[in-house]
Amino acid sequence: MAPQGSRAELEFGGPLGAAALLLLLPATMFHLLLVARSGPARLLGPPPYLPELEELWSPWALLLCLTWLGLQAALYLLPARKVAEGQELKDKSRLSYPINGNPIYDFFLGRELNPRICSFDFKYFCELRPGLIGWVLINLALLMQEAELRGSPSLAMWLVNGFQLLYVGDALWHEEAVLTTMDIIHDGFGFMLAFGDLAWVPFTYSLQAQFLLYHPEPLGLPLASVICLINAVGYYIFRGANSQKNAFRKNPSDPRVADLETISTATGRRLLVSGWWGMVRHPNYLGDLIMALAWSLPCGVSHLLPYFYLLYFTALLVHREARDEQQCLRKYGLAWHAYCRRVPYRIVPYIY
Ligand SMILES: NC(=O)C1=CN([C@@H]2O[C@H](COP(=O)(O)OP(=O)(O)OC[C@H]3O[C@@H](n4cnc5c(N)ncnc54)[C@H](OP(=O)(O)O)[C@@H]3O)[C@@H](O)[C@H]2O)C=CC1
Ligand SMILES: CC(C)CCC[C@@H](C)[C@H]1CC=C2C3=C(CC[C@@]21C)[C@@]1(C)CC[C@H](O)C(C)(C)[C@@H]1CC3
Repeated sequence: MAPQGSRAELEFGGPLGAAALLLLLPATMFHLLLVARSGPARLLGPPPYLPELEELWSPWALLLCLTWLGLQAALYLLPARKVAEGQELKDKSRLSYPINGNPIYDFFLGRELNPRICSFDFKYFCELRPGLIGWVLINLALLMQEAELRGSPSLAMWLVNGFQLLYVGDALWHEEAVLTTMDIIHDGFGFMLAFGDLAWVPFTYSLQAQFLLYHPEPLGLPLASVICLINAVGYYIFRGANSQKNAFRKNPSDPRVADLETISTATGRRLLVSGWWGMVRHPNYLGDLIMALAWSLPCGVSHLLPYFYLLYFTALLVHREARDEQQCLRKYGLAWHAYCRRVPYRIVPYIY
């Protein structure tokens, strides 16, 4: 296994890719927010206007952000909580800190894997609470603003709020499962996760609700029911696949997974080859993508903007799947090849 610091294979296009993303991500976020508020809401092309510098700076907004983070940090530090044991980290034996001359890359991906002060784990804290709960609060504020503006929230706004509340509620309910994600085990805590968790998630994941406030979309009950069904199917696959793997990793003899077919690997860990994980190699991504579609559909089909999340998320998951594939190949070698032969499709059966 390559040590964390050796950087033999650089990801995200190396320092150049990281430098481009450092500029592109904040610019994209601002662009999307400006476009969502403009009449034509045109995703492609220049932003409708550029705000004055004073518009971008407000001591109250800064105070609000700091208070929000402070409140979340205080709740996180409450002594009455369950303490869960994490997965074995990539750098299980010892840490090494070579100086490698790639400051931009390191700034983007992070040098420290799990920075902590005492028991306060910055990455774990940021991954879930402030951004995800912030996303729900922004959605709720937009719903209330719509009620103020038009007398009551629209059905489309209710659906978007409900679906995304379910997603965030699910993440918080299954909080312990975050410990097995590549963000915690493999990625450092750099710009990507800090900006991703604290800014990108609350502000771009709430784009559909932002769009609906400025571009009301009439939605009839029959179509709303179909969209609910799509979200339910997505959630069923997402939750089923994640729970199956988590139960199996925790205890392979758990009666819920004991009957599933598996293959052994040289590491002693086994891989599921039936059930959800026998359908495609990333069934949880498939469910997540179906839900992403259901979150955009209430906004109609007149604009591309509400589908930004679906497009971004498809790219993110295709890239993430490729990264996970590399890591699994390194971990499991021949056994991973055997799994790929047995389950040839990555995310969408018979397509990809
Ligand atoms: N909304 C969002 O913005 C995002 C959401 N997500 C969601 O987060 C969730 C977690 O995703 P992610 O962290 O990428 O990874 P996964 O939960 O898909 O975990 C991948 C790991 O699972 C294990 N694994 C793979 N195949 C098998 C198998 N057949 N049997 C048993 N174990 C297997 C391997 O680790 P090992 O063998 O070491 O256990 C592999 O590294 C997903 O539902 C995804 O959709 C992810 C990114 C962004
Ligand atoms: C800014 C970049 C373009 C991308 C940054 C990526 C991050 C926003 C995402 C990387 C993995 C994530 C996960 C979730 C949220 C988005 C980020 C941080 C997650 C917490 C969402 C809720 C899910 O139930 C989950 C499985 C807990 C997710 C874990 C991965």
